[in-house]
Formats: sequence, C-alpha cells, structure tokens
Amino acid sequence: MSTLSQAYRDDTITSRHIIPLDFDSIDGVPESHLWSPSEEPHQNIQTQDPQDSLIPVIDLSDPRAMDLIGQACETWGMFQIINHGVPLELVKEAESEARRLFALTTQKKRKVLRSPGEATGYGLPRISPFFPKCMWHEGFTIMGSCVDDAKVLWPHDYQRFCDTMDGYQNQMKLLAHKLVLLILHRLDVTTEEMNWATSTHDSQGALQLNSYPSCPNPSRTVGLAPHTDSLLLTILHQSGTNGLEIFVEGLGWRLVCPIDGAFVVNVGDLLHIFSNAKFPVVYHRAMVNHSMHRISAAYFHGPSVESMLAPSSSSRPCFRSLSVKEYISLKARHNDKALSLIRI
Ligand SMILES: C=C1C[C@]23C[C@@]1(O)CC[C@H]2[C@@]12CCC[C@@](C)(C(=O)O1)[C@H]2[C@@H]3C(=O)O
Ligand SMILES: O=C(O)CCC(=O)C(=O)O
Ligand SMILES: [Fe+2]
Repeated sequence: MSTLSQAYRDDTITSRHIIPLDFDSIDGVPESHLWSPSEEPHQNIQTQDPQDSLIPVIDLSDPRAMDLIGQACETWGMFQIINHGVPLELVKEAESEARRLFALTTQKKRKVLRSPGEATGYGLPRISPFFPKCMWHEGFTIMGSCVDDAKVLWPHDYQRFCDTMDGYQNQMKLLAHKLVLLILHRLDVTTEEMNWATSTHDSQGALQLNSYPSCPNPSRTVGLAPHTDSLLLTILHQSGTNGLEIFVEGLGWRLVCPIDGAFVVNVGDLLHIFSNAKFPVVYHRAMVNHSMHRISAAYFHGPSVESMLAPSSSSRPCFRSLSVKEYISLKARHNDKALSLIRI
C-alpha cells in the first residue's frame, strides 16, 4: 500500500529548489532571494491592531465549539483553537527541538538534505519550483519516524529529538481526528463518508518544521510564498512571532496574530473538495522579520493516499472524483491550478 511519502516522490525538483541558503555566512540578501513588488504584492499589507483577530478564536471546551468551528470553516476556512488538550510543555519542547535542529551548522543540516525523489528531510518548500525567486526559509519534513536523519545529526544524542517529534505527531493526529469529527457535522455526510474521513487506522500525516531566519531586508523577501495546503486540514503552531498572513478578498493580506498556546487550523484542498467548495481554501504566506528568527510547526492531516475522494453526498458535485494520490500528483505538477483542473 502507498504511503504519503511515496505519493510525494517526484523528480521535477532540482537542487536549486531544494538547497536552502547558508544563512550563517551571508550578511545581505542575494539577488536570488530579492523579490520585486510585481512578484509578490507586499504593497497590500495593511497596518493592523494586534488585538484585531479576523479569524475566530474557538475554545474547544466550549459547548458551542462544534457550531463555531462549522461557521468558521464556512466563512474563513480557518480558525484558531485554545483549550485543545495538547500539553503546552510538549508544544514548547517541540519548538525548542526545532530551534536546536535549525541552529546546527549548514554543513550538518545538508547531510540530511531531501533528495529530489524523497519527501522527507531538510530543504526548501516543495512549492519552490513555481516561483521565480527563492524563499527566506529552511524546513525539515517528517513523515513517521525521523530516527535515520536524527542519528546523522546527533549520533550520540538523537533520542530526545525523536521522542519529542513522535510525541508531538501522536498528539497532532489525535487532535486532527477530533477536529475532523467536529467539522463533518457541518456537512451532510453518509456513514461511509464519515468512516472514510475519521478512520484513525488509515489516516496519514506529515510534520513540517519551518525556520525563517531574521532577514536584513524583510520588505523585499518572502518566507513562504502564497499557497494553499493540500491535505484535509493543517494544524499550525506559529510560536510567538508575527509572520503568518492570509489573503482576504477586498482586504488584501492580513496578519494572523499568534496567540500563546493556540493552534491555527486551516482547511486544505482535500477538505475543500470533500465539502464541495462549501468550505473555502485559504491562501496564506509567511513573511519574515528583521530581528527575530521565527519557527513554526505545521501538521498536515490526510486520509489514506489510496482512497478515493469525491464531494460529499452532493447532487451537483463541482469536482470530479479522483484518488488522493492522483490529487497529490496534480498538485505537485500544477500547484495552484490543480483545483481548477478537477472542476466540473
Ligand atoms: C504532506 C505535505 C504537505 C506539504 C508537502 C508535504 O509533503 C510536506 C511539506 C508540506 C508543505 C509545507 C510548506 C507549504 C507546502 C505547500 C509545501 O511546499 O510543503 C506544504 C505541502 C502541501 O500542503 O502541499
Ligand atoms: O510558518 C507559517 O506561519 C506558515 C507555514 C505554512 O503555511 C505551512 O507550513 O504550510
Ligand atoms: Fe501552509
């Protein structure tokens, strides 16, 4: 049976799209990383009160949580959650292990570089080939066990990193299942569809550790270029530093303010398709900072890659049915055009 990491293997990516900059040895922004305003609409950013959270913040212990989550999915395709049950010490520990990883020398990190045919390891974001300039970013993708890479990075002290990432992924998987159950109440799903979406046995996940080093020219650089996430939903810990922005029609790019202890949850392409476009999919990006090194951890949750996907019990589906594996491959080849290619 195919796994998520097999589905993500492709050979369209070259080393220019994988190897992050040696951030330790440069003191300016090279031409390869300088975006012009036409390549990225920086001019759209509006000043924003940090208290002004556009995206709803939902307390999972609130009896109205299910309704509030349903409304947020329909209106925004995104929300933040507090009182989610994930131990905050584990979240802090995962963030600190991610910082320990990115603090290693470039030479060390390049020993676990993602190769063109692989989905896991150290490298630039997978969407890199679709943009003219490089992103101010380095990432580490984990699907399942990270022990092989951790042994290369810390031959005598790899267990701490692995145990933390395993524990974090287990908690994310539990939370993702809880959220999918709450979200599906908004849709008119059959028992069979409910079983498909909530099967803990077959579900697949990936953890992406993102690092955005401080940047000498943040107004001309992009941390993570605008994109939508591909799977059912994403659960993001964005640490305490601003950077995540969403595109809102009529308003432009708006900050999603970090809230201590909260996760940002967003609808991915697969849930957008499954909801027959009832839930919008959110364009988001990460911007960088002059003085702070920003870290984030995104958990991507999806169903079995072998399973079939179709808009849920809809008499007028607006997407054709296809396998999850086929959608991942369309996305890898066409990025943001993938959804329009399967529209009916
Ligand atoms: C499961 C996955 C989702 C992701 C591709 C990946 O294989 C692991 C990295 C993920 C990520 C993180 C940064 C943004 C993104 C678009 C990318 O380039 O790599 C997402 C991918 C996605 O949602 O398609
Ligand atoms: O770092 C962030 O805030 C966003 C990360 C993200 O969008 C992703 O990993 O898909
Ligand atoms: Fe994302």
